[in-house]
Amino acid sequence: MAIIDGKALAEKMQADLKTKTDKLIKKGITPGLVVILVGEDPASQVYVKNKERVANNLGFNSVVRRVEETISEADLLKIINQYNLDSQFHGILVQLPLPKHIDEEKVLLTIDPQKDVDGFHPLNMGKLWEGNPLMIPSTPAGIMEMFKEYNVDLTGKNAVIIGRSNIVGKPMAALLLQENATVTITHSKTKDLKDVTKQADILVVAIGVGHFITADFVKNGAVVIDVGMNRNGEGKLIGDVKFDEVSEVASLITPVPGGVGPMTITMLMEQTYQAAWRTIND
Ligand SMILES: Nc1nc(=O)c2c([nH]1)NC[C@@H]1CN(c3ccc(C(=O)N[C@@H](CCC(=O)O)C(=O)O)cc3)C=[N+]21
Ligand SMILES: [Mg+2]
Repeated sequence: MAIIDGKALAEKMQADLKTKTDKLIKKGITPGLVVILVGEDPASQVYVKNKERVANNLGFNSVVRRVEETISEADLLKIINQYNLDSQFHGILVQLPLPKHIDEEKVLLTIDPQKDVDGFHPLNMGKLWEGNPLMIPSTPAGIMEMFKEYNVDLTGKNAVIIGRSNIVGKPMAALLLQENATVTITHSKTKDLKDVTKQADILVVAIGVGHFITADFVKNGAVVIDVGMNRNGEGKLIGDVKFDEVSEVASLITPVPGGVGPMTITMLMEQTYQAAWRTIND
C-alpha cells in the first residue's frame, strides 16, 4: 500500500504555478480571483482563508468580498455582475453553500462562464461532458492530477464513484470517462452498494458520512480516493473512508487531511491562472 500525498503534490504544483504566474505578471497580467462569501459559516471562513493564503503566496490579486447573510438575491447578483465586468478579476467564486433565501442555480447562471473557476455554470458542465472543457471543477480536476502523478492507468478500468453531486460525482464521472475508464455512479438509493464497490479498480468516495467505507467495501489492490471532510465528535477532520483498515487492502489511498483538499485549492488557482492567460493568448 502507498499513500497519495496530496499536500506534497499541491506544493509542487503551486511552485510550478508560481513560476508561470511570475512570467504572466511580467507581461502585465496579474491573475485576479474574487471569492464572494455570504454570511459567517465557520467552515466556509476556514476554507476561504486557505484559498486567500495560497492566492497571495502565488502573487495573485486576491480579494475576499464578504457580504451579510441577509443580502437579497438581487443584490448578490448585482455584485456578481460587477465582477463579471471588472477586467482585473479573471476568476469569480461564490462560496457554497448559500443561505436558503438565495437560489443557487440563479447565482451560478449569473457568473460569466469565462470567469467561472469552479466550473459549476451549466455551460461549463456541458462543455465538460462534451469532452471539450473550459473550466473543470477543482476537486475532480485535482484527483485526475493525482492519478497522473502516481501513474494510475485508467484505460478500461472499473471506476466507481459514490456520490452524484454536481460538484464532485458528476464531473468526476466525465473526467474518468474521458480517460477511457468504465464508469459507475452510485448514490444513496443504490441497491447492494457493497457489491458494486467491490468491483471497483478505482473507488472515489464523496458521501459526506465519516468513516462510512470500511475494508469490506473494497477490492484488493484498489485505488481509493477519499473526498470526505467530516468533523468527528472531537472536532477532528475525518474522511468518508476508514483509512486504518482500508489502507490494508488498497494499493493506493488518499489521507484526510492532506489528500484531496490541498489539491482542490491548487486546481482552483490553476484555473484562475489559465483564465488570466487566456485574456492575452486566446
Ligand atoms: N464555490 C465553492 N467552491 C469550492 O471549491 C468549495 C465551496 N464552494 N465550498 C466548500 C468546499 C470545500 N472546499 C475545500 C477546499 C479545500 C480544503 C482543504 O484544503 N482541506 C485540507 C484541510 C483543511 C482543514 O484542516 O480544515 C485537507 O484536506 O488537508 C477543504 C475543503 C472547497 N469548497
Ligand atoms: Mg471547487
